[in-house]
Order: sequence, then structure tokens, then C-alpha cells
Amino acid sequence: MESHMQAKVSPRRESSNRRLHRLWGPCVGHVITTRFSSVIAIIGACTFCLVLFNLRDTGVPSAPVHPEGIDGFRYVESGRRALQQVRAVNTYRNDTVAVLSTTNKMRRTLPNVIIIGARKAGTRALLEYLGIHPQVVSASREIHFFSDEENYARGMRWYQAQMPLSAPGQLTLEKTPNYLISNVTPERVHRMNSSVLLLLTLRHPVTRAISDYTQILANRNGRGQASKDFATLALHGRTGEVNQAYKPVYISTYHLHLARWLKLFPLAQIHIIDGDRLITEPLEELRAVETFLGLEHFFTSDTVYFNATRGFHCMRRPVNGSFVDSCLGASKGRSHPHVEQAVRTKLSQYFYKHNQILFNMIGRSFDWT
Ligand SMILES: Nc1ncnc2c1ncn2[C@@H]1O[C@H](COP(=O)(O)OS(=O)(=O)O)[C@@H](OP(=O)(O)O)[C@H]1O
Repeated sequence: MESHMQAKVSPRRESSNRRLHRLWGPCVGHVITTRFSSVIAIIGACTFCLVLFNLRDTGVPSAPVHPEGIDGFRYVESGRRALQQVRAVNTYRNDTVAVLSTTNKMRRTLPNVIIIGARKAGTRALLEYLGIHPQVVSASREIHFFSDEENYARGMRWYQAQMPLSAPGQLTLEKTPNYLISNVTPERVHRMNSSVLLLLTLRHPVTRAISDYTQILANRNGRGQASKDFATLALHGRTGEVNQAYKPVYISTYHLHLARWLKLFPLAQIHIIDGDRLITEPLEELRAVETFLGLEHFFTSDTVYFNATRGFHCMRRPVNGSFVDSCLGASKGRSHPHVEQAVRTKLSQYFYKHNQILFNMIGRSFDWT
């Protein structure tokens, strides 16, 4: 066969082949001596190029690829593109650390979205609303992983095991309002996943502080402990000045806490929800959250509706193919104790300058007069 094919080679080509043979050695010369060998050489060269192409450094691991075809992306800090890439990275990372459950394709993943606070600003309502979205699963209880030393010492596997099962493509959501004010949490969250998406609900600082006090009061009453009134705790008795160290006041000084997060996370990665509007206009706030998370629009007045008996919005939760009405428990939406207008004014004046710092920080303002 080989000698037959060689017989068809022209004398001119034969002499050039002999030159090549002399130059590149017997091996190369032999390969290109015949047309058949040339075709083999071209195929070989193409295969070699393909291998080189696949081995190139793309900056992201080449496997595993997300079942929906989403591969890892580099995170670029700019607007919408950044968020799209953040989502892709989240999906990718969670797939790589997924603990496969016994249920086919369902798994527990580390959260790709965290509600970091603020306490008493509607975090539970936000979690429960998002929990009925088909593309979201949420951990029902507060995990306190990053902010609690004992829990943090249990490790990332433990944290992951606290998450609900999710299908590929679903986001996993956790909420622990204490994360906002915890000094150690931003750095720990960042170490877990620098691309995690953060949700932060903010409420009028005075209303939030009174709501916080109401919660503490209810807990103390439940334990049979006596309590001072709000004004006594929030203002210094002798001077009448605001007691900045009183925790409900301190928590409402939002910029102090957010500044720690912004040292590590770009603002584009933190979506701020107006907690007051979440009470009155939840659909608008939820639609903005859907857009931020890249979810399909699911919430309508059918799924989130005002319940006149409850005095708050409630939701229709999908259960076994039908919808079940569901409102938050009695610990949400408690009536607040009376606080004198003079005390409210004093606090509003105190918060004014802090609010301005916050508004500059986030490029957005709230009507917190
Ligand atoms: N739909 C609906 N139903 C009931 N309550 C609602 C709802 N949406 C927002 N809120 C407001 O949420 C406030 C409680 O905030 P949190 O869930 O963040 O509290 S907690 O920190 O988890 O204890 C709670 O504050 P208070 O009214 O002071 O109790 C509510 O006003």
C-alpha cells in the first residue's frame, strides 16, 4: 500500500521530499511523503491544537460544569453584569460543595443569599415571602452561624447541613438579623463566598428601636421580669440626651454596621429593602428583590394579599398542588407601648445626622422624618 502510493508521487515532489527528509530527519520526511500521511498529519495537528485549547488557563476550574450549562465566571465589580456573574459563581460554587441528599438531584447547599438584618425591620416577612417563590428555598430558623462562636466552631459542613434541600437552579436563603451588627460576621461570610448576595431590610430607626424594645419587653414579661419604660432606657435620665449605648438605639444607627460590610462587599451585592414599605406595599419591594436576585416574577396580589383580620399582608403558600393561606405569628406586628412625642422627636433628631451618613453611603434616602 505504502509503495503503491509512493509510486504516484511526481519527481519534483520526490526531490523536495528528499530535501525535507535530510533536513527534518527520516521520521518527518516519511510522514509527509504521501498524501495519506499528509491527511493524518493534519488531523494530528488539529487534535494537538484542541488539546492545547482545552488545557489553557481560563481562571476558573474546568469541572464540574453546572447541570444547566452555567460554568464559573470571574467576578467583575460593575453593575448588572457583576450581579449576573455573581449569580453564576454562586451556582457554580454551590454545586461544587453540594452534599447530595438521598433524594435524586436534591441537595443541601451553602446559602447563596443571606438576609443579614436588621432585627425588627421585617426580616421574617421577607424570608417567608421569598420562601414561597418556586426558585428559592429558605432555612426556616435563624442559624446564627457566623455570629455565634460555638456554632462557627462546628464548621462549614454543619452550616450546610442546616440548609433545606434544593433542586439545581434554586437559590438557598438564610436569615440571621444579628449578622448586621456582628463585628466578625462580614469577614467570615466573605471567606465562605465573596460573591454571596446580601439582603438588608431597614426601617425607620425610631420605630425599629421601639419595636425592638417591645420584643425585649415581651420576653422579659414572659420570664416574669420587671422592665423600665422605653424613655428611661433610650434617654439618659439626668441630661435627657440619647443613650447611644442602649442596644435598640445602637442597632438603628445603621451606617455603623453597614460600613463593616462595605469594606468587603461592593454595594451592588447588597440589596436594601424598605422595611416600612414591606409592611404597606410588599409586592413592590418583593418585585425589586426578584429583579436583584435574577428571579422570575412570581409575586402577585394572588400570592401576597392584605388580610384585614390580621392587619398585615399574608401569603398563599403552595402545598401539595394547592395554596394555603399563611400569616406570620403573633410575635410579628405586636402593638407598641405608648412613647411620648417628645421622646420620639429627640430620637429622630439624634438619628438625623446618622441617617445622612447612611444615605450618602448607599446613594439612596428614606423618608425617616
Ligand atoms: N406581613 C407581615 N406580617 C407581620 N409583620 C410584618 C409583616 N411585614 C412586616 N412586618 C413587620 O416585621 C416586624 C418584625 O421584624 P422581624 O421579622 O425582622 O423581627 S425579628 O428580628 O425577626 O424578631 C414586625 O414589627 P412589629 O410590628 O414591631 O412587631 C412587623 O411590623
